[in-house]
Amino acid sequence: MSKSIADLHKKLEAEKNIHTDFKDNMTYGEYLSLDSILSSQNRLSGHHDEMLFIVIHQVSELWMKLTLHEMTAAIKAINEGQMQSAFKMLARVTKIQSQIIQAWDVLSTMTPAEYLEFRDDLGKASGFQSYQYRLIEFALGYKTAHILKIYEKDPAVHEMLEKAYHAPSIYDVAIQALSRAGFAINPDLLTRDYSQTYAGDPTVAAAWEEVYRNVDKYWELYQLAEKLVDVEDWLQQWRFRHMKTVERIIGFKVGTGGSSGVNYLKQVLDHRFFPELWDLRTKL
Ligand code: HEM
Ligand SMILES: N[C@@H](CC(=O)c1ccccc1NC=O)C(=O)O
Repeated sequence: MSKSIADLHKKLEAEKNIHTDFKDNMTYGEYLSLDSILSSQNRLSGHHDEMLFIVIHQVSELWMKLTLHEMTAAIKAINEGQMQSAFKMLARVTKIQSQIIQAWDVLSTMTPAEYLEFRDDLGKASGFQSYQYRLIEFALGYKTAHILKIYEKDPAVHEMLEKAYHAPSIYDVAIQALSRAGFAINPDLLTRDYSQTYAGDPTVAAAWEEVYRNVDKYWELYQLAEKLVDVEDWLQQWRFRHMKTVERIIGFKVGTGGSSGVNYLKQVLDHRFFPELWDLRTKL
C-alpha cells in the first residue's frame, strides 16, 4: 500500500472514531434537540392557558411535518408503481391524523373567558398562515394562491410553497396510475396545469367505477382509492373539529387572520379533494 493511501485510511479511521465517540457520548436531549424544542414555548401574556395554546399548535405542526414527509414519499412511490410502500405510508398518515384530532379534546378544556385573556396578544397571527397546512392541502390537490403572497418576504418558505403549488398532487399521480393500468383517461388531465385545483372528470369517474366493480382484477388501485378516501375523511374530520372548537371558544367573532371566522371554516368544509371517489358511493 502506498504511503498516501495508508495515510488516507488512517485519516478516515480517525474521522470514524470521532463520529463514534460523539455517538457514544451523545445524550437523549442532544439527539432530540430538546434544548431548542423545550425553550420555544414563549408566552406573550402571563396567562396560564397560553402554554396549552402554544403546545397544541407546536405538536400539530410537528405531526404536520411527519405527514408531509410521508405524503411526499407516497406520491413518489405511486409514481414509481411502488404501491405497497405507498399504502404503508398512507396508513401512517391516517394514524397521525387520528392522533392530531385528539388535540381538540385537550384544547376544548379552555373556556372562552380563558382564551380572551390572551387573544389580543396574538395580533393578526392565525393558523391561516400555517405553511405546512397549505403544503398538505397542495399535496392533496387543493391549490389556493393566497398563502404564497403571505410568504413573499420569506424566500425559503416561498420557494417550497411555489414548488408544491405547481407539483402534481397525490390524486394526479393516482389518475396517472389509472392511465398506466389501461383506463382511457382524458389525455388533457395527464399534462394539465397542476397549479389548478382538480375539478373532476367523467373519464376518471368511469375508471374508478370500473375498479370498484372489479375489485379482484384491480386490487391495488382499489386499495389506493380506499386509502385516499381515508385521508380525506380524516382531514375533513380535523376541519370539522377545528370549526366546532372555534365556535365553542369564540362564537362567530371575526378571525385574527381577517376571515369571517366560523362561517369561513364552514365554507372550507365544502371542498372535496377526490370528488369521484365520493360520487361513486352513490352510483354503486
Ligand atoms: C382557540 C383555538 C383556535 C381558534 C379560536 C382558532 C380560530 C381560527 C379562525 C377564526 C380561523 C380562520 C382564519 C382567521 O380569520 O383567523 C382559523 C384558521 C386556521 N386555524 Fe385555527 N383556531 C384555533 C386553534 C387552531 C389550532 C390548534 C390549529 C392547529 C394547527 C389551527 C390551525 C388553523 C389553520 C390551519 C387554519 C386555516 C384553515 C383554512 O384556511 O382552511 N387552529 N383558526
Ligand atoms: N384565528 C384565531 C387565533 C388563532 O387561533 C391563532 C393565533 C396565532 C397562532 C395560531 C392560531 N391558531 C389557529 O388559527 C382567532 O381568531 O382567535
